[in-house]
Amino acid sequence: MDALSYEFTSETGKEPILRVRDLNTVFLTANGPVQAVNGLDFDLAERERMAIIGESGCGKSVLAQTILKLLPYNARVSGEIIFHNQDLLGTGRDQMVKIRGGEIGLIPQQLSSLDPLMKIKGQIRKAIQPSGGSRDKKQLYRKAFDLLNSVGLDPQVSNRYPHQLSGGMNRRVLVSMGIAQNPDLLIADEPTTGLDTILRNKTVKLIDRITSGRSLLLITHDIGAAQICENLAVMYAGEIIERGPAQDILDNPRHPYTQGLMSSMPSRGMYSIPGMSPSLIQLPKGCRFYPRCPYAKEKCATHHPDIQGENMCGEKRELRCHYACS
Ligand SMILES: Nc1ncnc2c1ncn2[C@@H]1O[C@H](COP(=O)(O)OP(=O)(O)OP(=O)(O)O)[C@@H](O)[C@H]1O
Ligand code: NI
Repeated sequence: MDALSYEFTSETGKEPILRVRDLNTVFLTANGPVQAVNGLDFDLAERERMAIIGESGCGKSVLAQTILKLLPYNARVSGEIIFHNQDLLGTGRDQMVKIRGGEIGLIPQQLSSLDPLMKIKGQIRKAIQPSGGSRDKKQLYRKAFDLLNSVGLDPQVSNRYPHQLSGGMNRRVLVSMGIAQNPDLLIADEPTTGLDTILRNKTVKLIDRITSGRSLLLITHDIGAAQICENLAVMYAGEIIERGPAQDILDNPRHPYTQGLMSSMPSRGMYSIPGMSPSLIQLPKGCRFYPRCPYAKEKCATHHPDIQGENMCGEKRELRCHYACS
């Protein structure tokens, strides 16, 4: 099969492929409830690519795990996740196994997601056909070779174990596994982490190529990588604080946190934001960014801002800030 046959070719639908409403994920811990994801609302259209950026610990991976129902036992979720008109939070385990990988592909954040004791070909085979099944073995391996080809890896790699490959090669293996069943939606969690500049650039191009015409949630610290997406959501302490067209936000960030994040890019001077993200166990009463915000006023300390949009400050933009347009 031609590698290009993995490109997705659905019709653009009017209904969003993914609808998230008032999504909350809390972890019950000995120190108290950790509010990892708070009141998230967004739609992802068919073929839309949206990047999610934000500092470490702001809830990006927990969002991905919540959508895919991969959370540990101490997690409690409320809200609504509608994917292709199916209510994922109400979906049973067996159906979720089919959706995971089949309709929603995941490129996980951790390289340790690869099984160190299994050759790459076995792992890709499992990604193509997770429940075993009777598919012809030769056909499965041919598909695995095609997948490796499509991510720029020599099919010889299939006979190796993960420890015999470089970090960049293992990342590509994970990318190939994420698209193994040609999912409608791909969730890529930090796919460029730990790569040198050359490999990072190659991986960004690869993700761009394999997701053109597909829906993508790209979780990343890499603001450059986020530019392959049309839209961008910025998360801070479990909440979306700014969302809109990626290029507009990169050119003209409105939320003081997004402005700080942009200034911390090497190309923009690497000015880090003073202070630290709040504890997700003891969140500030008012705006969560208030203790670090250079423009904070009295109201910010006492009133938690709602997210407002879609057209804030005369632009296609959602913002969670009392004074973002001033
Ligand atoms: N099982 C768990 N129990 C308790 N807290 C958890 C659990 N899993 C995640 N958390 C907390 O949830 C918060 C969000 O974590 P998450 O992994 O989503 O961050 P992230 O934005 O993906 O960060 P990074 O960029 O470092 O990957 C963190 O404070 C984390 O400690
Ligand atoms: Ni993460």
